[in-house]
Amino acid sequence: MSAVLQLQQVSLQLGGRSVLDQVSWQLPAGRVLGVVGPNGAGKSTLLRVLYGERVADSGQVLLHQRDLASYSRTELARQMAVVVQSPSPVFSLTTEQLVILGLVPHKRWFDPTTSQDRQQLQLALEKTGLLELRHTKLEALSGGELQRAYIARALVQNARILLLDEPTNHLDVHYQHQILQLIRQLQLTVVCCLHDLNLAASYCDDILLLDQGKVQAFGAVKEVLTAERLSKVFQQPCTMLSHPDLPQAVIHFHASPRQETP
Ligand SMILES: Nc1ncnc2c1ncn2[C@@H]1O[C@H](COP(=O)(O)OP(=O)(O)OP(=O)(O)O)[C@@H](O)[C@H]1O
Repeated sequence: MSAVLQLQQVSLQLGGRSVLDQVSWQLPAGRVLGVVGPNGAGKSTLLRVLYGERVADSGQVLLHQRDLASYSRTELARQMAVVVQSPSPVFSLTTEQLVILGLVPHKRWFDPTTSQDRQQLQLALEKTGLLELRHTKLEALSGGELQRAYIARALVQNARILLLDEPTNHLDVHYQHQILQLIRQLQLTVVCCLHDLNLAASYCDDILLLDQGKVQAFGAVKEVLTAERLSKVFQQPCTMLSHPDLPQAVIHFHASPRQETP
């Protein structure tokens, strides 16, 4: 199957340091890719390169086999929706006003809001549990509610590719699962940075493990997330625990064994 997104030997330096180093991978349509790795591994930078906010020093980013740089802003916004890490409130907008901005790439100036637009808005608010907060100003939302409002905007944008930087940041356990379940059900091509490896293992098809800008592993969840590899990359002892009710092992990091004092 041909790739929707493809990176070929992408490298990027920032502040004189290599932040992405010869990164290559490709993702077919409908796959959910989890990008994981320690702090500073280059996860957010990789996402920025994918939505064109940063341009790689070398290598190529292809969207539907075409150079990403050849897409206009509007073309890109029709193809991909982005939710950045810890989005900030746009002051004086209500939840509903933010979410409806997701329609912008599909409309011309002065196009009226149609009943179909309203339906899409209603559905996105429903799915993200924001119906009751639709008229609330963004600055009055909690961190998790604001995160969900940006996810709702991405849903309204109706793009076939979804890029998410830590979408479960600020969310309570219930909404962490709700949002990731929803993202899976949409059957989109998704690239999602996640710190929680158990969430990544539960909801992603493939995993890209980055460390210091380099690809440590890329592939199916079970192949990438092994105790040995995770212990090494995160420099913390890791054990895979089997659970009677779960198809996959639970990833458990623990304290290093204490040194006995003589
Ligand atoms: N504008 C910049 N100038 C210089 N260095 C930068 C810049 N932006 C990011 N970096 C560096 O690039 C590296 C990768 O940053 P990035 O935010 O992509 O990491 P991350 O994997 O998303 O980290 P985290 O898990 O902490 O969010 C870090 O060492 C960071 O300090």
